[in-house]
Amino acid sequence: MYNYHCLNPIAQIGLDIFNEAYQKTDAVDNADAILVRSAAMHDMEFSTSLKAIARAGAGVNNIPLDKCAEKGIVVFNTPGANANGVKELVIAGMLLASRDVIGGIDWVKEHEADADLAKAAEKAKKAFAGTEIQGKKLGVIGLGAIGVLVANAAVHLGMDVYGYDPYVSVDSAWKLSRNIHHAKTVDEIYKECDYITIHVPALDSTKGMINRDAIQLMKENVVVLNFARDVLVDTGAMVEALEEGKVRRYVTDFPIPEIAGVKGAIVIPHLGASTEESEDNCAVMAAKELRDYLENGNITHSVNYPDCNMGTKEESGHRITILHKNIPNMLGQFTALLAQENMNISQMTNKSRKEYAYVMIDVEAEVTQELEEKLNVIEGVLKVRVIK
Ligand SMILES: NC(=O)C1=CN([C@@H]2O[C@H](COP(=O)(O)OP(=O)(O)OC[C@H]3O[C@@H](n4cnc5c(N)ncnc54)[C@H](O)[C@@H]3O)[C@@H](O)[C@H]2O)C=CC1
Ligand SMILES: O=C(O)CCC(=O)C(=O)O
Repeated sequence: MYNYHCLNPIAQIGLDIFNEAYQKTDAVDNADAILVRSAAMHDMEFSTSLKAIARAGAGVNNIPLDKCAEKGIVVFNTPGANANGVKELVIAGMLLASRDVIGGIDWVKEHEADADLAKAAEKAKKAFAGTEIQGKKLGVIGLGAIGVLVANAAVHLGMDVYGYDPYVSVDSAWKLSRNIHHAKTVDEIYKECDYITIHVPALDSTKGMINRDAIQLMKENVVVLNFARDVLVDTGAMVEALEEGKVRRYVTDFPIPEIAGVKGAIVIPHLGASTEESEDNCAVMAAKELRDYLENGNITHSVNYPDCNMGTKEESGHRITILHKNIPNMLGQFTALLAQENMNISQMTNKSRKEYAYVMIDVEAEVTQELEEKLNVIEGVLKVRVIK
């Protein structure tokens, strides 16, 4: 029986993936697996029973990835599963920044009791007029799952789209419309574009990317959209730029006190992925990843260990999985121990990713507790599991 704990509400369709071999627990310390959305996990202590964490979403900056790796906890995310939800809200954000729909709706609410509302509206509406996005230049920073969808959708809306991503994956590059200009530097995006939207992960290298210097390079009246993470933008610099009128609108999905209420800021309560479809997609993908890892040891879409797949575990025989440091002679030590026990290896695979590695070994005989313990105490071994 496996126990799983949800740190945030997770769509039921995903939880339904867990069969009778699973039970939901309120006690996080008993959990074999945790499902999480945006809950902050950096200060959490992890029990030895915890084997995996699945982030039902893309961004994993709420999870201490290295600490988990050191404890032999595999962290997964669900790449692309909520990308369409975010794309649609980014398009809405561009439109809200261009047309004062919010101001207009507020005006109607304030005047709802006016018997001559329609006539009054015709007079008042010039205050809420805007511009169109067709023909304007959009810069997309980060051409991953979300950036590609935003860029392609904007082309269909008649925008002139520039994309910047020095690490773009082959998959993303294939999906990108051929009408998108390839910006070779991020400064090109800052200098050229009327709308700039950022879709990169929050990393040490990207934090504060949109700072005073970046804003300085931007066109007057630029619109900046941030549906990625608050820390990517220097909020102080953005507030100043809004106050000076350099930035016309800052649309952000991250409500922090420093920006909420600032004139020109459109602040959304982190709704990018809050659609039925995105929540379902993420929950289903996360639950499938967890099941495959717990039952077969397969790793798909991990963000701290290598992906590794040896198919479904045979009914007969045992599968040994070992999370370990990526250092020399680990495999030699594992196979030597199995040889000492006279065990035949029917299948084996090993993958590494930076400082960490993973080995899966199928054996035909019963793996004793004693052998498991001997494997566990090898220097550099982080977690051993025997799947029976
Ligand atoms: N508002 C919301 O509800 C949501 C926000 N997000 C945020 O959006 C981010 C992006 O999501 P996805 O597109 O799904 O991720 P992704 O991993 O598919 O794409 C990220 C892209 O950023 C690129 N990149 C990395 N560093 C860069 C740099 N310095 N300059 C330019 N490009 C760079 C990568 O090469 C990659 O192509 C997530 O990390 C998350 O923080 C994601 C989903 C929902
Ligand atoms: O789960 C959510 O609503 C947040 C989604 C998100 O920010 C992400 O997937 O990175």
